[in-house]
Amino acid sequence: MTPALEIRGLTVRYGGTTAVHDLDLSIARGETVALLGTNGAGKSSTVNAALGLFRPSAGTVQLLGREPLAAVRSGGVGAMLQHGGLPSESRVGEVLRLVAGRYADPWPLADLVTTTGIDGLLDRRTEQLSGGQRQRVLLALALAGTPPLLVLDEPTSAMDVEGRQAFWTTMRDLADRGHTVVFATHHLAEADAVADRVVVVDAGRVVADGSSAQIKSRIAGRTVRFGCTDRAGLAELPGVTSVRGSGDLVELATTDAEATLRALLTTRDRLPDLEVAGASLEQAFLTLTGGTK
Ligand SMILES: Nc1ncnc2c1ncn2[C@@H]1O[C@H](COP(=O)(O)OP(=O)(O)OP(=O)(O)O)[C@@H](O)[C@H]1O
Repeated sequence: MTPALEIRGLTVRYGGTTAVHDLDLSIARGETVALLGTNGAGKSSTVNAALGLFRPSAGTVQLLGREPLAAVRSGGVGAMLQHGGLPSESRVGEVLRLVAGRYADPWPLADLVTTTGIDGLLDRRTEQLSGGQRQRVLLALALAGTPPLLVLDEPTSAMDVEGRQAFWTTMRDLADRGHTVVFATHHLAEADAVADRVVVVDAGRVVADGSSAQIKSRIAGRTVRFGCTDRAGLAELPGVTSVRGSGDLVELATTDAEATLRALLTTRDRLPDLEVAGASLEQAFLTLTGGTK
């Protein structure tokens, strides 16, 4: 079967700025993939070019084996963009019915409304929606044609915690039903919890691609935390690569937690609140993108 999304050699330039450099990305049908990156990493440029919203400076994109615009027009792709708009002076229900009416196989309206949590909003005028409500309505519009591929650019940025949880439950249900979900996000916890594959983009290039466990394992070390006010000598302990922390809590990044702990125990009587943890996706992300952690 052709991939859901196939990007080859994508380069996006805006005047003198190269936002995406020769990027390759292939996403199989049924995958749930998070595109993770800092502000300006090139996520939106990649997503927008993939959807055929502009012609890239170089490279090719295929969605479901077709040219992007043909795939979008056929109803195969549902998209939720960062600056997606809703027609003004319309009611949510009207817009939804209008869009659903364009598709041969629309998502049954009552189920769509429940799935996206927009019960009670159908009679609301679009300009009266809160940011989070708007995002839910935009999701309902993206899903209206029952698209096999969903492309979402920071879909939960305006949602509260409860809204986010409901949203990701919906996404997991869709993935279970075989839909492909590709989403750009800054929320590492969401990528960790929802995506079965995480693609880290930095300065327009893919710097890591794998399950969140694989990406975390690229940060070979562990973190040793404990309560401590005297940090003298900690940076020289075996295995320690950095010493951080705030207040009375210190956090040592180490490539050899056992050696670090042995040395600590010979020099200190007490290690209150001791914790040893694997790298978080956030640490991996910051390391991969040249962050400071
Ligand atoms: N229309 C534009 N004109 C000029 N430069 C742009 C334009 N859109 C994006 N850029 C630049 O391209 C780079 C990549 O931007 P892009 O929006 O793709 O990143 P992003 O990863 O989606 O960021 P964010 O997380 O902040 O949305 C940035 O340096 C940005 O300033």
